[in-house]
Amino acid sequence: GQFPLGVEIRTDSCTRSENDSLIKLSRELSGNEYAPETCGIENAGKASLSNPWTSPPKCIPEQNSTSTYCVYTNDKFANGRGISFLTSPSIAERIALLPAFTKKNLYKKVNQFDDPPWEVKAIPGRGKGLFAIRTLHRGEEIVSSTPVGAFQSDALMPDYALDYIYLHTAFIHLPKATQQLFMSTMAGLVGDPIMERLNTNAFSGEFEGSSHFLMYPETARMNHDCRPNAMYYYDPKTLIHRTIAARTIQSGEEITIPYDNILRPREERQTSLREFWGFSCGCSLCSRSDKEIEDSDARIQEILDLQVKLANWSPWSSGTPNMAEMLISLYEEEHLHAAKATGHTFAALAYNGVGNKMMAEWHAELALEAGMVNSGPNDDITAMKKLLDDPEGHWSWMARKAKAEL
Ligand SMILES: C[S@@+](CC[C@H](N)C(=O)[O-])C[C@H]1O[C@@H](n2cnc3c(N)ncnc32)[C@H](O)[C@@H]1O
Repeated sequence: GQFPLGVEIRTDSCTRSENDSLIKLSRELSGNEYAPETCGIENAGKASLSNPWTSPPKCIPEQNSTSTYCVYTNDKFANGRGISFLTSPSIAERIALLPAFTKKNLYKKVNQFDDPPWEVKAIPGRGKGLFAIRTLHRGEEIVSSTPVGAFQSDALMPDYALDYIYLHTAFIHLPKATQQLFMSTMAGLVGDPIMERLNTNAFSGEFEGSSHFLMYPETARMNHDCRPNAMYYYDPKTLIHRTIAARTIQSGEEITIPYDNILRPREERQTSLREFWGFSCGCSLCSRSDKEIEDSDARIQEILDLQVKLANWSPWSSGTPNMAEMLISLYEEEHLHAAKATGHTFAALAYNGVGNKMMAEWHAELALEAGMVNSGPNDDITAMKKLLDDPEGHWSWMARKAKAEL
């Protein structure tokens, strides 16, 4: 999984299957469309509010597993882009009630790729990537799209050969143009072609607390960088995934996102990317000199220590506004643009904690602005709004000063 800054947004790695013979078998089987059993709703082709599926759900016959997983497709979703799920019936029922399926006109401004501010180009050793074709300003939207597929991770575990048939059913039910888009994404040469594309490209998300792999083909074209210039967030109600410029991106520059927790020393980042993503990271930071890496690793350690101290509000808490200011400087030195909101949130709380209302409000405003740019509406933003509404009524007010005076 992926936690770029130890916070919740993440892309995913999916465990690569070790069992080559099963992958081969599945691949052979997947040449033909199997006719999996139809279950549940019978009115195929007639999507409605309570039943948005345009194909009859097809369910994996239960064998040793106690769970049922089925394929659900709406091939008209998001103005004809289509979407397929491989998930359990109870989750599909909840998904059908999401605004994504019950509200009209949500997708007028998403999946617009006629005139994007980027182009796809090949990069030696990294396949392809997205490159800005004009200056992109901080906060500007780069890609906003709906997933073409969402696959419950547990559904892909118990029996690879059988599960892959359903994965292929989910794929085949998508409109032809969407199938082509799916297949245009990068994949390893061995293994099941659909599963491999999920392994290489899927983002992780949750429905009803269950992990799913979500396929956003255009966004998946972006390569990883340990100091990315773009960030993304995902709205679980509309399923829209947005990638936003985290700083000014010059024309000609590659647009990059984080796949993994980037607040770790190089060795750890590289091991994780190798083990979970299967590639050796050749990003801007990882390719620096040993001395530069050593300095960067030391700053990262300092950042981690400060974050722990500032997040501690126990009676033994030692966080101070100075530490928060230092943290913000270190984020800047490390080019961690996406951490701006986190830094100002820590600072707002730290200042409020010692009763410095003016500085608390100033940082809360900055945290709000940066938070909206990088991650859209979220819990941190709600917390900062609360602090701004009534600093003295906020839980953090004088919380550290009171202790210091005890
Ligand atoms: C989601 S895809 C990114 C787009 C891909 N390059 C393409 O051509 O479509 C992920 C794959 O891109 C390559 N990749 C992404 N970031 C990389 C990096 N920092 N260093 C080396 N390879 C990278 C790896 O092969 C990885 O498995």
